[in-house]
Formats: sequence, C-alpha cells, structure tokens
Amino acid sequence: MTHTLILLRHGNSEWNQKNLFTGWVDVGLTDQGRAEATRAGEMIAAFEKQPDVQYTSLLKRAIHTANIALQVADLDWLPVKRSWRLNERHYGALQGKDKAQTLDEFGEEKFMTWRRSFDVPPPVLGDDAEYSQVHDKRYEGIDGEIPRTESLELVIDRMLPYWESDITKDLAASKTVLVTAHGNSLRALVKHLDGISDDAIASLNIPTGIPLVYELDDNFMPIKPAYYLDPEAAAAGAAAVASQGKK
Ligand SMILES: O=C(O)[C@@H](CO)OP(=O)(O)O
Repeated sequence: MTHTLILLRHGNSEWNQKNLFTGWVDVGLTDQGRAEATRAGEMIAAFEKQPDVQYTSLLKRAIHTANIALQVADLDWLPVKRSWRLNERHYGALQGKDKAQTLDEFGEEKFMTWRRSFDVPPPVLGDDAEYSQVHDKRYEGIDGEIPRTESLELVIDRMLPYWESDITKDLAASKTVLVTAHGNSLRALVKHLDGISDDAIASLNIPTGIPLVYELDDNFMPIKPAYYLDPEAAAAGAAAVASQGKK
C-alpha cells in the first residue's frame, strides 16, 4: 500500500525578508509569504490526493501558512495536530542576528558551519536573552527540554520520535498527511526519508511555500523520488535560500 505525505515549508516570513536568523522566534508572514501560502493552497487543491490531517509546529509562520493554504483548498475543517517537535531548528545565540552581518563578522566557513553543518550547533542562547523561549508559556510542560541551541542532528533527535509516534500512525491509517513546518525541521525529515549523508545534507535547501510530495511504502520510506508540485519555482526558491547572507 502507498502512503502519501505532503511537506510544506511556511511562506516568506518577516525575518526571512529582513535576512535575520529566526529559529524559535515567533514571527509572522509577509505579504509575499501569504501569497506563497495561497499558491500552495491552489496546488494542494489541484493535487490528486487531498490531505486528511495536517500537522504544524507551534510557530505562527507555519500555522498561518497551513491555515491560508487549507482555506484556499476549501479544507478549513481538517483536523490539526501541533507539536514543538516540528519547530524550526533553535538557532541559539544567532536568533535575531543579521545573516549578512554574521557572515562579515565571522567569515564564510564559520557562517556555513553554523547554518548547514550536521552536528555543530551555534553558540548557546542565554535564558535571559531577548530571543530566548525558556519563559514562553506555550512550551510549559512539553515532553522534553526547551533547547538553547540546536544542530541539525539535535533537530533529528527531537523530530524523529514524533514522526514515528504520531505522523506515521496517521499514514498507516491510510490518511494523506500534510506537514507544514520549517526549513530545517523539514531538512531533518527529508534527510531521514531520502537517506542523505551527514555531509550531503549541507547542500539541501527547502524553498518556502511549495508542496513537496512523497509516496511511501509500508515502512514509510519513499517508493520513488519525492517531487515538488512546482519544480521550477522550487529550484529557484532553494537557490535563494542557499545564497542567504551573501547579498
Ligand atoms: O533563520 C532560520 O531560522 C532559518 C530558516 O529561515 O534560516 P537558515 O536557512 O539560514 O537555516
């Protein structure tokens, strides 16, 4: 039996637009981001398999993207499950910092190590820092510890248990699942699904607002390569993400 999974990175956010490291900071969508979410909804509406359930992080850029897309697809009623485990990677002390300035200050190697290495987290964010989440009510009582920084490896460590405990259960029940999340939490899931090496994952970038479709076997592994519903726009969007900080 084939199971269908649709991954969607949130649309352009206020801090994507300002070129700031975002992580767990809860910023909204820009007009461009809302337009991308609308287009994603049109693509989902035209897709042969309609989602039966939607998953999001606890961050509003993902929640609003899902809401807009599902409204456009006339699927507002869809059951929703949210988890901190789908949040963006916690960017530690880089949260709120300008990407271009960070690149200038620390140089390309360090900048790219922090952005895209598999297992090197950025410096820890202090609990009293402006962009810390340790006092944020939404994370009270979560089943885990609030991160102060994360590498991609640490994102995989907290995301995969949720994939296994919840998302695959819905897939097993023959539901088409829509996961609306973030650049790095989706890179973590794609790394797992496509068996991408720790080195090769550095060059994988997920564009904003374009649905990525997986068809999975009963072990929840791909039976064929995943595909974007708008491959040309996805390639351009991924290239734009890759070059962030460099303009
Ligand atoms: O700032 C962030 O949280 C992420 C996603 O926008 O950025 P990057 O692509 O640099 O990992």
